[in-house]
Amino acid sequence: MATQLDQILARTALDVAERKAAADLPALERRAAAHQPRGFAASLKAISEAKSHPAVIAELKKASPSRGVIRPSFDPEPLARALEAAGAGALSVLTDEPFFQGSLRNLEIASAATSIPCLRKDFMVDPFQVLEARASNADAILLIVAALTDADLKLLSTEAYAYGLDVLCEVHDRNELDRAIQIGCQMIGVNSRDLRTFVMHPEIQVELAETIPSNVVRVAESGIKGREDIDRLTTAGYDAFLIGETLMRESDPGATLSALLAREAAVLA
Ligand SMILES: O=P(O)(O)OC[C@@H](O)[C@@H](O)c1c[nH]c2ccccc12
Repeated sequence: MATQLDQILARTALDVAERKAAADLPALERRAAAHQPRGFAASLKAISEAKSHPAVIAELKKASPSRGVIRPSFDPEPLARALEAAGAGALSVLTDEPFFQGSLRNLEIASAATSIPCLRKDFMVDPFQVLEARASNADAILLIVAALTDADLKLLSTEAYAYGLDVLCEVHDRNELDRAIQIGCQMIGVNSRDLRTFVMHPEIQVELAETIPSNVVRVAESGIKGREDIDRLTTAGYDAFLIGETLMRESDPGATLSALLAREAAVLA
């Protein structure tokens, strides 16, 4: 039976083929050349090593297939500014349209409005999407190990590095983690949500943490609700924390992020 992830990938392949066929490649290349990538992995590593507050990747996500519409009124520019001002180390911007109501335009706007590095959060299956990512001001892309063969992981990461973009490889089990390590990913994200079923498995993050090499930027993804989660995952060995829904559901995501980052939050919690 086709999993949730299979259905998303099938739709993505069709949409990418359509955009690719209609694309003005020289114009995209010019836009890509106009964006100077800001080191995504290096920024997170520096924040994590400074130890003054956690390195948070704040995610701009209007909706998701598992949660429905999360933030009905969604304006990427003020959102991105507020999250940067609150201390986000980086942004993750959903660009998938059919399932997450995101867009490349949102990425372009969020990145232009801030000076922190931005991740294109999407289902990357074709090198064309890497060009699109940089042309829309991305500094990094996501590669989902469950969605790709080793050959495609290699191809897409090589393409990303050629465009000066960093790569976050997402895994959900030990086998995927082994593949990500084998391929030499510079950042590995352990997603506690299984994208095949959308079921959460929070224990997987702690289970896999110690096997991630320490030269890799270790990112915990999904289901992070409060400072207790960040502190627990820091103890487990994570360098950075990707947080979407907890911020996007709040009327003032900046204030929520500030509170999460303040040391007092942990003491009061
Ligand atoms: O909203 P949350 O539970 O904080 O999760 C954020 C992020 O991890 C999640 O949106 C995500 C993780 N991997 C993905 C792959 C595609 C789309 C979305 C995702």
